[in-house]
Amino acid sequence: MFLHLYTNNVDSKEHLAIVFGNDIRSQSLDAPQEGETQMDRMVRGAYTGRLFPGRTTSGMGAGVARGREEQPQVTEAPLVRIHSECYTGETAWSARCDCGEQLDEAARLMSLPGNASGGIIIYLRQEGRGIGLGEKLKAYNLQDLGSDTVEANLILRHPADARSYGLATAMLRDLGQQDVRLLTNNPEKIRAVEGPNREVVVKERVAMVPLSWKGRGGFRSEEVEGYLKAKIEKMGHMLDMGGMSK
Ligand SMILES: Nc1nc2c(ncn2[C@@H]2O[C@H](COP(=O)(O)OP(=O)(O)OP(=O)(O)O)[C@@H](O)[C@H]2O)c(=O)[nH]1
Repeated sequence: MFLHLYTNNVDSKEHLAIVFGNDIRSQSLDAPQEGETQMDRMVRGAYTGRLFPGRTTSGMGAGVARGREEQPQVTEAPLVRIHSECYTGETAWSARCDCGEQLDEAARLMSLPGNASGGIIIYLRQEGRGIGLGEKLKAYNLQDLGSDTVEANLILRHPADARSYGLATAMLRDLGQQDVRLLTNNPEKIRAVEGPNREVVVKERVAMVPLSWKGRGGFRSEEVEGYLKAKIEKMGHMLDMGGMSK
């Protein structure tokens, strides 16, 4: 498993890839940099296998456990989750959305022993569906005043969803992936990440069903149900409303 932080020339933010398994590598991370030592490479994350006290080389050599060569050949596309930043959901476990739960569940599925193809969480810094935290908090107040999540964005003169996924497409290509199994219910996310020339191909969509709908923990709240209802009814999310409280 490794983490790789991407900078870019589209926005001033750092976007993160969390990579599960030993077979997925990043071209930009692994590329040699002029004048760097083996220690430099290990410190900046350009190594294979695991670090341990006394390791002297970033590549696979004697004494470096679990190399690529020892892994079974993987033929299935990796699981991918494209996650958008949600400060309230991930840090405060706000009852208004299921973002924290989705991030945890994606990581859990990717690290299951039966998942030989590994996984990638692309963590995009697109807080509040791209409108930013301050505007999302205003949207919350509008929701308390009776609007749903889409209406609240529109009242604030934002699009219903202001996100883009070009950076996710580029990150997946850097990670050597064309075919992916995408964890999402959002049809727009699938279209957008594939890119105009299908640089990435969603071979399979894997549904993200709220854990509480499956009787596997999670939480229920009036707000989160309203949030999911607006996604289904207004944004075409592929979720069966039958799972909601009656
Ligand atoms: N504007 C706005 N953004 C919200 C609200 N609640 C959560 N978000 C943001 O919605 C984003 C989470 O969306 P995702 O988890 O990617 O979900 P999705 O694209 O809708 O669909 P899935 O992939 O099916 O989960 C994060 O950026 C959250 O900050 C809200 O009430 N208003």
